[in-house]
Amino acid sequence: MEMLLKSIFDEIKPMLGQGKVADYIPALATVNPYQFGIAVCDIHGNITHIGDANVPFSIQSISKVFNLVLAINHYGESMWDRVGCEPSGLPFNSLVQLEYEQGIPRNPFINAGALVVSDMNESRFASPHIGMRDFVKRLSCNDEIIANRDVSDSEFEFRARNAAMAYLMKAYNNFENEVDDVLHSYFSNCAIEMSCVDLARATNFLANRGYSVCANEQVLTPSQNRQVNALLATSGMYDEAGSFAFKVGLPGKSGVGGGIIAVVPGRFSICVFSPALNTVGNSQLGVAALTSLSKRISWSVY
Ligand SMILES: NC(=O)CC[C@H](N)C(=O)O
Repeated sequence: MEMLLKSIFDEIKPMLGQGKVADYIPALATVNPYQFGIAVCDIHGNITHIGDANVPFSIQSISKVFNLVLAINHYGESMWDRVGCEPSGLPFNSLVQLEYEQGIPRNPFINAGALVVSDMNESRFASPHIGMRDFVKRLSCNDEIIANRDVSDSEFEFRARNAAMAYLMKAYNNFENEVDDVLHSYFSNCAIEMSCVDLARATNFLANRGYSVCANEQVLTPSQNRQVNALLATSGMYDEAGSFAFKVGLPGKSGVGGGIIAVVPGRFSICVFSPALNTVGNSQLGVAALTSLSKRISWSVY
């Protein structure tokens, strides 16, 4: 595995500088784009990593996975009345489908869907962002994880688009709490900072039938775990989900902080990080690294 990661690192290094760091969140615009790391965690919890794999970065939309798991734990099947499980084929922050489909977002990984899921967690947790932080600390065996206040404040200041989605859903009776309260929790979750090593550990349950070795905890039942992996495979990469399935063939989730997690069911969880993004908002080098990884060893689930 070490040799494999090293040869991917050598292949990707010359591409550093391609893509563009997310600048619609001002606090993320200053991140150094010349960073690249990979961590792979096997189902016994052993980690192999290379490059900037211990550098904490903004997990952004990868938080939607943990957010969803917390909601599934509290609501079970009933949550699917309020959010769908179809790919959207549209950008993560698109509003257009939401009105056509009467305020029921297509899936929990587009922003509208994650906001409904955050609304559910807002109704169940006294302090949802603390519940979330405790959860990722347990799953990654790292007590030092924090949320970056500058990033969440910056996102709250420029919240208009996410607020518009939430209000539209409120108009359709699919939003229970105050919009600004839910946005605070949602942005605080997106602003959590974790490294590739932390995220490979924290998402390892997805590769291990819902069981987290680190936390020594059954996080999801095996059948719920299969459902989450199916959603990741169909919707985790937004409007690049199809070509990611085609090129990489693994359930995956990206964030505009430049991280991507991917799951090799029954074997490994992977996290790659490189902050410069392609045009759909996924890490340019992250997708390239996972494509190369999957090409070299046939990890595709298809
Ligand atoms: N794709 C992402 O990572 C987007 C998350 C970001 N916090 C937003 O709401 O716009």
